[in-house]
Amino acid sequence: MTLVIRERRHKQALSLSLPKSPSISIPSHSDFPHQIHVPALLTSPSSHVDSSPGIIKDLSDLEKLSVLGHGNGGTVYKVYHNSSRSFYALKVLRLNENDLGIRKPATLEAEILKRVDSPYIVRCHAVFENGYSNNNDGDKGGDIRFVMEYMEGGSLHDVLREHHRLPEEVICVLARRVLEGLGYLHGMNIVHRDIKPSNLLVNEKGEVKIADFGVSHVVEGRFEGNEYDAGTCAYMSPERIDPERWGGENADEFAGDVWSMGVVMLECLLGYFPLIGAGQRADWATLMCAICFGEKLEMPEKASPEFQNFVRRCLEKNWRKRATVLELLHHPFLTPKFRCS
Ligand SMILES: Nc1ncnc2c1ncn2[C@@H]1O[C@H](COP(=O)(O)OP(=O)(O)OP(=O)(O)O)[C@@H](O)[C@H]1O
Repeated sequence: MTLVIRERRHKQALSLSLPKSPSISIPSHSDFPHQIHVPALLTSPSSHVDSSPGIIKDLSDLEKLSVLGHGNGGTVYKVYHNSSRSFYALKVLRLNENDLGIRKPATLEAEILKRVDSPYIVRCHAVFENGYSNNNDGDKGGDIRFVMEYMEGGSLHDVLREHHRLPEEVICVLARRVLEGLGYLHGMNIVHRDIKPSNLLVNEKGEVKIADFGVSHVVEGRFEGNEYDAGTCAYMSPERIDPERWGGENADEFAGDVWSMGVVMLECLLGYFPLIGAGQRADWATLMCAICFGEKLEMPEKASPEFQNFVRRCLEKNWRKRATVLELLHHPFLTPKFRCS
């Protein structure tokens, strides 16, 4: 069953048209021979994406179909909800009484997900927490389960693996959606802290949404200096990696999300992680040097001046000089020239 589903997921590709809201569209650009396809929704005629909130009352109503992916401390399943005849993604995070590193973020992730409601954020329909219980080995364990909007196209990481790199016209749409999502989150004092390709998911319409609030937090005061180990260090800003040198103690945490987004956008154009040389080992020391001390930003010669400036404004090492989300939303890169508005 799982194999059949996976096969269909890859074979039934749907060419993306340009819907009213910004989404990944297909430019007919000779430089970029690959069209971007997003796997179609499994075509049971009656299947649809549920739009009514609070419809999932019980986990036993969900039928597990396949594994969509694994993350830090958990697994994401594709599930089917019989009564609404809809597909969802079920994220199961293991909780262990001894594992404070998982429990605290998982609970916080649930709190954040309950608060957010935006077309630019992957929607959470329900959260179920199973308390600790003794198993046969005497260990205590439990889990927390998030019933999420199912994003048929997988993650931007999957898209990049398949298409290698994306044209500016597509990156522009992507950037606008991520910025709208960040603007919404920051407006609620939520900083994501882990913007990276595997946390940007694509639906069947080609719309990109922000997911995974596992290391996010609500800003209540100043930067909490001992938290710079949360998130994926490759996409972390200099002030999070080396707060002493880059003024991290007083940093505006929202600026860290802008940095991460800039890294992702450049990666989309180049087709590989942009801050270290191709083939270079991405260990902590190499990344740290590249992020905190690297002087030269590899920019493709063919990149438009608008794109180059956009990325440079995101990847400004000094967070005080870095562009804000608002500034970037008005940046010339996000203009009709790129079919972005
Ligand atoms: N709502 C969803 N719809 C479809 N696929 C999803 C959904 N959520 C997650 N996935 C898939 O499951 C994978 C694992 O997601 P998860 O959020 O657990 O971890 P991650 O972001 O990949 O890694 P990490 O936990 O290290 O940040 C994702 O990369 C994606 O491919």
